[in-house]
Formats: sequence, C-alpha cells, structure tokens
Amino acid sequence: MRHVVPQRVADGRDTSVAGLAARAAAADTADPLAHLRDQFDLDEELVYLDGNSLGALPTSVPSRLREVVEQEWGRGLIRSWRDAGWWDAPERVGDRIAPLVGAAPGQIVVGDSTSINVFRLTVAGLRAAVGRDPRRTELLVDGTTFPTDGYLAESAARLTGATLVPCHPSELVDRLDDRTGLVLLNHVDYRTGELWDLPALTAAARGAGALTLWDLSHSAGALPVGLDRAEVDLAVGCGYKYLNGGPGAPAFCYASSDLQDRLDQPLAGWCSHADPFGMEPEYRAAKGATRLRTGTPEILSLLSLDAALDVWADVDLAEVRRKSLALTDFFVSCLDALAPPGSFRLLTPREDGRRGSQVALECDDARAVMATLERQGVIGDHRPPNVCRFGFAPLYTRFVDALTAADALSTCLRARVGIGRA
Ligand SMILES: Cc1ncc(COP(=O)(O)O)c(C=O)c1O
Ligand SMILES: Nc1c(O)cccc1C(=O)C[C@H](N)C(=O)O
Repeated sequence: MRHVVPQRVADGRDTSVAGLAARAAAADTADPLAHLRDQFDLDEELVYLDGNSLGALPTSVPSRLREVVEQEWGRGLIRSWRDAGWWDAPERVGDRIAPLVGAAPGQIVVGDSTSINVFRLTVAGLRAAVGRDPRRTELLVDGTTFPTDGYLAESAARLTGATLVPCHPSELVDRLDDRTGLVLLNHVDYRTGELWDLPALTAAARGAGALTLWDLSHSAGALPVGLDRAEVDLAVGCGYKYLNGGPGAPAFCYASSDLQDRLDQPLAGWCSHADPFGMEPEYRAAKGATRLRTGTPEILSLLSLDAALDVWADVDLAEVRRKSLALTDFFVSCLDALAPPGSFRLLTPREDGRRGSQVALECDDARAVMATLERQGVIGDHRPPNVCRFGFAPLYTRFVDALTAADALSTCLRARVGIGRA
C-alpha cells in the first residue's frame, strides 16, 4: 500500500492505509476458509467483488464439463440419460443444494431460471392458498424487489385472478390479514443488501394463514438459510451467484414436503408427469418435488453447477457467515477511514443481523465511479440511479481485496470532490 493518510481513529485502531493493510493481512492469515480460494480459477490481477451477480469459476468445472461433453454425450449419447444419471440430475443436484439452505432431501429440484421458478411457484402457491380457503386471493409482494419478481408476480396475479398488493418487508406484518394467500419476499435485497428476518416473517405469515415464497438469490451460498426450521413453504434460488454454477446455470425450486402434493404448478410439462415415458395423453402430476420440473433438463449447465458444488464439501456455513460479516464490516470500516466524509451514503445496514453479503452505497456519478474502478481492476456493480454494489463471496474473497477496493473507491471519491491524498 502506497500512501499514508491522516488517521481518523474511531475505535482506537490504526486507520491509516498501512494500519488497515496490517489488519487485512492478519485477518487473511487467521481465516479458516482461506484455503478454499485455491479451488477457484481467479485472475490474481483482479479484485472481483461481483460474485453476487456471477460467481467465479471453480477449478472442478472445466474438467468435469469436458468429461460430460466428450464421454457422456460424445460416447454415451442417448444412453447417458440412464447410464450417466442425467435424468435424475435435477433431484440429485437439488439434494446437494439442500444442506446449504437448511432443507431435508426430496424438497428441491434444479432447472430453468430463477424468473421461471418465481412464476411457477407464485402461481402454484396462489392456487394452493385459494384451494385451502377461497377468501385468500391476495398476493403480497416486496415492493422493492428485483424487477423480475415484481413483473412475474403481476403476471401470476393476472393469470390466477389474485390481487397484487405491493408492500415493504418492514410493513408486512401489519398488511397480513385473512385475504392474504401468498407472500413473495426476498431474503436479501438485491440493491441494498439488507437481510430480512426469514424466520420471523415466515412465522408471521404462517400465523395469519398465508403461504410464503422466498427468493434466496442473494443468500443461498452466502449465509445459512434454515428453510425447514423456519417452516418456509416455497423458495427459489439462483445457481450462478454464490453457488458458482456458471453463466445461466439453472436455478432451484424448494417446496416443503407438506405442500408438495397439493401444488398445481402452471408449467406442467412431461418431465413433471407421474410417468413421463408412458406418454399418456392425460396429465398426472408426479409425487414430490419432481412435479416442479417441466421439460428436458439443461444437462451441460446443470452438471456445471453440480461440479461447482464440490467446493462445499466440509464447509461450515456458520464459518461462511462469520467471514462474510467480517469482510463486509471491514470494507465499511476502510471506507469510513479513507473516503472523504459525506462523499457516499451507505445503503447497507451496519448491524450484522440485518446485512447479507454485499455492501451498497450511493454516491454521485456511481456509473462513472464503477467504470473507473473496473479500469483499475476492481469489479463491482452499478445499479441505477446511483448505487455502487460490492459482493463479498466468502469462499474466495480476501480481506486484502476488501481493502484494495475500498482504497480505490476512496481515491476515486476523493478525486471527484477535488481532494488529493494527504
Ligand atoms: C433477487 C433476484 N431474483 C431473480 C433474479 C433473476 O434471475 P434470472 O435472470 O436468472 O431469472 C435475480 C438476478 O438476476 C435476482 O437478483
Ligand atoms: N443475471 C444477470 C445477467 O444475466 C447479466 C447481468 C447481471 C445479472 C444479474 O444476476 C443481476 C443480479 N440479479 C442483480 O442482483 O442485480
């Protein structure tokens, strides 16, 4: 680290760049997950803080994909649906994701995109709610949600005749009543990184007689989720963010075992049929999570995700959470120490219990700021209008990366307000 800046000592610690660098080095040395970085193919010239959009490439993936393409497809051909286990891969890979989100086996299938699965489970959840109690025609949706969830909720409401009620997660408890059928929420807000209290909100919805559908895109693989323990009804999650399945990797769908056989999903294709190879003209839904499948599984990307999951063997999710919180907290402390006062507004809560695994902040000209950082080898995201977003994937991000990014961002913010380094 090159320069020394005036020290603003908030907690009695050395907050010069040199002091922060010493803290980062000590934290990386003590990190029990540090060895996992070797299982990723990372460009050492880059600081990659975008694993919440596209996870890094696990070293297990290229050789496995080569084998799938050359042997299973090339030599095995059609026989691989049976002999290489392709047909059951959606359930098998689902069972590998299950422990990462606190689910017992048999409740997750992998396939299609998160968007498709949001639609599938929103319609299925609304139908199940109304089937149980015809008054339950309202769909409560996080009004700040990632747009695709909002668009698809609207479409699901049009299709089912449900009434869409946008609602901020902080107001959910007051909005629940005996008309609420389904609640669609995000575990971690894609923009601010705020973590919502999944057990408490699920219990509130359940207590009011409503079903829950959680979007885990920004939490699966970043923190413990505890779906079964919280008695969540339905959930979806992304395969290409913290699970590192690769661009366009399929998403996953969770349906609690209590609910599965009551689900009437809208995309009832042949792969969700009780006897797909019977080729019956009439539809009969399969038992279990299999009824959430639709068509032929996307084997190449599904098996890429499968291989990417190898990295989780023996990983303790509590340790992942501890590291994620320490990384995000350290990044914010570095910004507090190095960036000009008032040059940014933190959007992510500082309280550990309310933060996912990213840090988002608002500043002037955020798009240009993130473009400058990218030219310097620090990759994060810009989200409109003026949000800079930095994702901290705990399996491969180091404390030194957090400092390098905070230092580069602070330098950029300092230049924009016309202050040089001291
Ligand atoms: C919270 C959330 N839900 C859904 C999606 C949509 O995922 P996909 O484009 O893979 O359908 C994303 C990201 O793209 C997301 O962040
Ligand atoms: N899915 C993406 C894509 O295909 C291109 C660029 C970004 C994405 C994303 O995943 C966006 C992401 N869900 C977000 O939280 O903003």
